[in-house]
Amino acid sequence: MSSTTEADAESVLRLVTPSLDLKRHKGQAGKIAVIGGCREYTGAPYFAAISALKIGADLSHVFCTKDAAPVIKSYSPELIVHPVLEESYTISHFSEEERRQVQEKVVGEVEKWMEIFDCLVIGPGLGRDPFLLECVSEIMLLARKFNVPFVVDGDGLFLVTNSIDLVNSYPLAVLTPNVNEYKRLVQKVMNCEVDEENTGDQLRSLAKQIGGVTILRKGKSDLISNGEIVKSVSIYGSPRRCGGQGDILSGSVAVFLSWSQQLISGHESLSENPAILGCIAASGLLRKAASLAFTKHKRSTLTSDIIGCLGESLEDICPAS
Ligand SMILES: NC(=O)C1=CN([C@@H]2O[C@H](COP(=O)(O)OP(=O)(O)OC[C@H]3O[C@@H](n4cnc5c(N)ncnc54)[C@H](OP(=O)(O)O)[C@@H]3O)[C@@H](O)[C@H]2O)[C@@H](O)CC1
Ligand SMILES: Nc1ncnc2c1ncn2[C@@H]1O[C@H](COP(=O)(O)OP(=O)(O)OP(=O)(O)O)[C@@H](O)[C@H]1O
Ligand SMILES: [Mg+2]
Repeated sequence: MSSTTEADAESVLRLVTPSLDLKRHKGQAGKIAVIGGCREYTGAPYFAAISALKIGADLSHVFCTKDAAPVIKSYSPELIVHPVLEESYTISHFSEEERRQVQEKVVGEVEKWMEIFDCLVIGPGLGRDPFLLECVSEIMLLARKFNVPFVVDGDGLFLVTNSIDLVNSYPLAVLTPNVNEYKRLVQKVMNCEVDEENTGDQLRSLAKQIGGVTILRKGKSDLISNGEIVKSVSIYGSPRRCGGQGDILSGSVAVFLSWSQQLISGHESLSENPAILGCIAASGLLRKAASLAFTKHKRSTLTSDIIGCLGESLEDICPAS
């Protein structure tokens, strides 16, 4: 029997969104890093990183390949872009030893910054190059060492599905699979097919089997579980399914998770799980912004239109003053 309950996303948004206070300094509202962006995909990391800023984070970094960096920089001067990731084709003539050195350098470039980040988003537009994914595995291990939470999406989920130990039993990991990514996770981890009759129970079992990570299963309703509880967010979104909406979500989860962690660490009486709160808040806000963008743009609604509605949607729920 399923015990999925609908979350009150607006109340969660009000709870976790910090008030704007002149005493706060730059960085206190969140420093986010997106690990993603390669030759093929530059939109996805941009959408995730800019969404984090539009919601209210102070700094948003992108760690991407050298080819992707100038493109992503040209979309926005607001983002801090590090052209540090390498794909196999740039090192095809290298010896094993030289490849190992390149990997060390890539991971070292991210390590320099790791301690300052409140949350990483790993995967939007990352691609599936084997050398690049090896480096990203090391970056995940590093994040775990520093206790930095991370959201795994897109090609990050392709990596994790094939190496589940990377996230296993890390309570600060959030996975945000779409329908395809979820199917692959269920097949790999549970060795069965997706059960559409018992979605909540299956999601809870999956999260439990991965050691209590939080999973946000995207779809008509977004379903969220950490292996214990299952919450849904079903408020009306938009009938447009243009690519990139999942990227907005991953950047948003990172911000709300950071804010929830901050809130909970300052209030011992709050026993809520910050990853669950972050997922509920992000899902609620994205769906509200998608609905507003659709009202304005109808069939021509694009991901950038939804990003343009994030601020107005949050303002409606938590006015700045
Ligand atoms: N504007 C942008 O820059 C956007 C970029 N985006 C970025 O796109 C990436 C993929 O995300 P997505 O959502 O298209 O993945 P999904 O629905 O599982 O795949 C659909 C089908 O394609 C296939 N397939 C995918 N990649 C493959 C590969 N490298 N090589 C071979 N096959 C591949 C896949 O096949 P399968 O995995 O089932 O074998 C499935 O059948 C990810 O980095 C995302 O962030 C999006 O966020 C949108 C906006
Ligand atoms: N059938 C649906 N009906 C209503 N909303 C949906 C539906 N499917 C997805 N969504 C909304 O869109 C958001 C993004 O989900 P989607 O499945 O498009 O992710 P994705 O495939 O990873 O996107 P991206 O193109 O960024 O990779 C979800 O959080 C959800 O709120
Ligand atoms: Mg996606």
